[in-house]
Amino acid sequence: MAPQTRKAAIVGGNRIPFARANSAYAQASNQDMLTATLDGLVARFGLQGRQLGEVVAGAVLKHSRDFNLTREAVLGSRLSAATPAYDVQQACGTGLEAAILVANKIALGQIESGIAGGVDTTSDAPLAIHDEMRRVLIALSSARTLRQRLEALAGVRPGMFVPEAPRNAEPRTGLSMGEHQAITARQWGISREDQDELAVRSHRNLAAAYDRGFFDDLVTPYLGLARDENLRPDTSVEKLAELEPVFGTGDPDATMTAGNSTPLSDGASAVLLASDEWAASRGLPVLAHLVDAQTAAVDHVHGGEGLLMAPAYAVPVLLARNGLTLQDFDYYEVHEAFASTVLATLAAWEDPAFCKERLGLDAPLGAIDRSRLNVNGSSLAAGHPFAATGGRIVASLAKQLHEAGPGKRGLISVCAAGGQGVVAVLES
Ligand SMILES: CC(=O)CC(=O)SCCNC(=O)CCNC(=O)[C@H](O)C(C)(C)COP(=O)(O)OP(=O)(O)OC[C@H]1O[C@@H](n2cnc3c(N)ncnc32)[C@H](O)[C@@H]1OP(=O)(O)O
Repeated sequence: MAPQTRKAAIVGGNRIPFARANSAYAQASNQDMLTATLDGLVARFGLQGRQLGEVVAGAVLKHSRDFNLTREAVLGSRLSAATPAYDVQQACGTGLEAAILVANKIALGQIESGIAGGVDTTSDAPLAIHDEMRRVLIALSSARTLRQRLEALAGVRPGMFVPEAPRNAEPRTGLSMGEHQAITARQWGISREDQDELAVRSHRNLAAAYDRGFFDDLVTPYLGLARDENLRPDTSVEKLAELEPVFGTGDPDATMTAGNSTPLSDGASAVLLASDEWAASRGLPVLAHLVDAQTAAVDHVHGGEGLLMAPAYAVPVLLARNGLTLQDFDYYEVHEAFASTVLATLAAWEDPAFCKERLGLDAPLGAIDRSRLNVNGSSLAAGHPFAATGGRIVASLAKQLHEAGPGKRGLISVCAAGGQGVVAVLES
């Protein structure tokens, strides 16, 4: 018998303000931030002591001791300890992927409620000991005699004391996300002016959303921060124009700066999903439903495709399955990994050759109404604690759709390291 499905409701979200790396949350761990974020959601929706179907979250940068970070965060929170919890990892798509997993289980009737989230800290990044030193220590721990111990220690060299830090780089190319994106920006001819304009709009939209109280029930102050630390309401195209390029600097016309790239950030987010019945029986709101989702991957190693271009491939699959066009949305949330990531994705959808040759479409997907893009700000202004970004976007878009009224539709597009992308449709 085919499983009966239903659409998962998004009840609400919570996040802590995002901090810049090595700043307000420098002393906080992933577990601290995720636990605080869960507890904010628990308080908001009266979930103290409640057993939920599942909590699914993750972090891109994790200490080895955090083998199931999400479960530990649940145990540290005021949710019932009988709530199952586990980690997922899909780079910057983690938070959205977690929401999709929870939504799918709700859709299949396997659970009635769940929380999806994500957390990351670049301040408390895990350092690993040198690989050869690790082997020495393993040999030492299994040595039985003094001679075996001395033999193991004889292999130690000074260079082995240098720790290995996680690199913001692709394992198969050695290039950072920014260097990869600089190649894409050049391929698509994305101008510095357009990138800076998009960045300024992100700051203005985020500041305006805070000012109108949009985040009052989405963001809980934490460790002295009430708003995202990276937010600069007074930034301008003129100020951004003064910044030196930081990626692709081998090119005299390099365009990517600290102002049109996301900063390294710390933070956490969580979203409460449920069946309509579960929400109604507790008198809780339904902001929107998660209607459908899609992932895609591109070959950024040998295939000549941009590392962060996979959402461009995922969206047409999602549109076709749902009988929609790219213009059938009231709001678009395209994660601003870099301003040029957003602009290259939009350019790809407008480009007849790309849509025909790469996406196999008869006609381009076309342009979107850019006044409907990232209307409450996005990662360039808020910051981008990798795994936390998806939850920020799902909660903000659901609330935006709810405010706009019934029957509104939003598209989420999140690029991820490894040449992957996660996209989803929400409807109020
Ligand atoms: C991971 C996935 O799966 C997918 C993805 O999302 S990919 C994206 C992943 N994220 C990244 O790769 C992070 C990329 N960012 C970085 O590496 C760093 O933030 C960076 C190299 C871009 C900049 O680092 P930095 O130099 O420490 O930045 P920062 O000191 O904040 O800014 C440099 C200058 O620009 C200025 N500036 C930055 N933003 C500004 C703004 N909006 N307005 C005005 N000035 C600004 C700062 O004030 C600073 O000026 P001073 O030197 O005079 O103080």
